[in-house]
Amino acid sequence: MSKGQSAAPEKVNVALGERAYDIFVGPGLIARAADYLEPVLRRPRTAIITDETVAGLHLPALTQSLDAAGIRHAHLALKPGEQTKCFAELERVTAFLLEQGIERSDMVIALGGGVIGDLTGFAASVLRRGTDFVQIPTTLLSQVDSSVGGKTGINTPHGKNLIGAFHQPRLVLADTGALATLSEREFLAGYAEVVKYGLINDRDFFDWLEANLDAIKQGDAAARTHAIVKSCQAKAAVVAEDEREGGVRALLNLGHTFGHALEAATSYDARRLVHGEAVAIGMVMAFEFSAMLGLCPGQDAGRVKAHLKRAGLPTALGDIPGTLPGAEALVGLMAQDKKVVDGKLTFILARGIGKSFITRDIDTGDLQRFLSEREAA
Ligand SMILES: NC(=O)c1ccc[n+]([C@@H]2O[C@H](COP(=O)([O-])OP(=O)(O)OC[C@H]3O[C@@H](n4cnc5c(N)ncnc54)[C@H](O)[C@@H]3O)[C@@H](O)[C@H]2O)c1
Ligand SMILES: O=C(O)C(=O)C[C@@H](O)[C@H](O)[C@H](O)COP(=O)(O)O
Ligand SMILES: [Zn+2]
Repeated sequence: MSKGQSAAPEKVNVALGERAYDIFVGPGLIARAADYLEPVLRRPRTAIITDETVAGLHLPALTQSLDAAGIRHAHLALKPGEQTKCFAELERVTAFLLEQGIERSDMVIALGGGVIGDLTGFAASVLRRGTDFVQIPTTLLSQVDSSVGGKTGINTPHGKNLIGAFHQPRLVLADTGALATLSEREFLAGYAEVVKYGLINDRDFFDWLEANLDAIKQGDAAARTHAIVKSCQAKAAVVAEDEREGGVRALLNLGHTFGHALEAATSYDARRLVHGEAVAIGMVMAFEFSAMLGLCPGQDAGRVKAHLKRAGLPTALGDIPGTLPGAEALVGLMAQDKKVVDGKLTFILARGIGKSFITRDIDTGDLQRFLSEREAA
């Protein structure tokens, strides 16, 4: 394997027995992708699913690397955006893969953000009842979260990610150089999921993020790599313990019960709200709700909101452009959450920063009151 003069990337392993895989994090990985792919390819051919924006920016580096290694490839570039995570595009992707003659032993590559990763991973999971895939995440969000852990799927009019499968990738290549072309808004959306790991169970990491926010935003390579590697390690540890969300993995859903309802309420329209922004608002709500119930010090809830606000993220319902449905309708949307058991909502609440926990012990009246107060604010 020839990796030229570049420094070795960081490596995080997702310890899942026979389905274990490595996440590599570092600059220039797309241009050297073939070096990492060759050990997992069974024959020298692949199909790449990407979106039109990413295709224009990062596909040439990938195809040049594949060409140099004699790996045949075809690609399909989809419209960018959350609305692409749907049945119609799933049909398009699977039809493309079949037309290309992708066999069960072949490898499919997802090159792009979480939308492409989730959709491609799901397509791979059903293609010929299960085909291997590799994640090459190009957004901060996909590098710290969606490319890791094997949750794949699409949205439906009923709600977020309601159709999908657990299907682990064989390899993740997180090229930190790809972040240079990302818009500030999309970078910050990914930052919300980074903050999530501190809020779940790592107060020291949250302290570090508070101290290093400016360096991360300004593109300091060491600070960004540290934040990405810490996030991948945190996610890998949870996934290794509870791959299919029977228990502790639900903690990774901090902010998402509120957030997914807001995404559905805004019709997955990126002009109004993107996933990471919904999670930022959702995490503030989870902390404020915890504080309202007397579970969490108000000071911690304030600190969470202040940090996300300083980062430049939306933190309240009023930050979402346009009108939102009322509290009752939002609770209705939350009822579609996959964590619902016997019709009861499951929430990730917190006793403080780094002290999140899972609970079903939530009174709908308290929730309605909490949401109505936020609506009015
Ligand atoms: N599977 C999981 O565990 C998991 C975890 C978190 C989020 N998600 C899902 O991920 C999705 C959000 O992912 P996302 O935030 O990456 O959104 P995305 O995939 O829509 O990408 C955001 C935008 O950035 C553009 N883009 C991507 N890479 C770029 C680059 N390097 N330079 C310039 N532009 C680039 C895309 O074209 C798109 O317009 C949501 O659907 C969410 O539900 C899944
Ligand atoms: O990997 C997980 O588990 C997560 O919950 C990560 C979340 O950031 C991600 O948005 C996930 O897709 C949400 O999962 P869902 O099961 O609520 O759809
Ligand atoms: Zn998320």
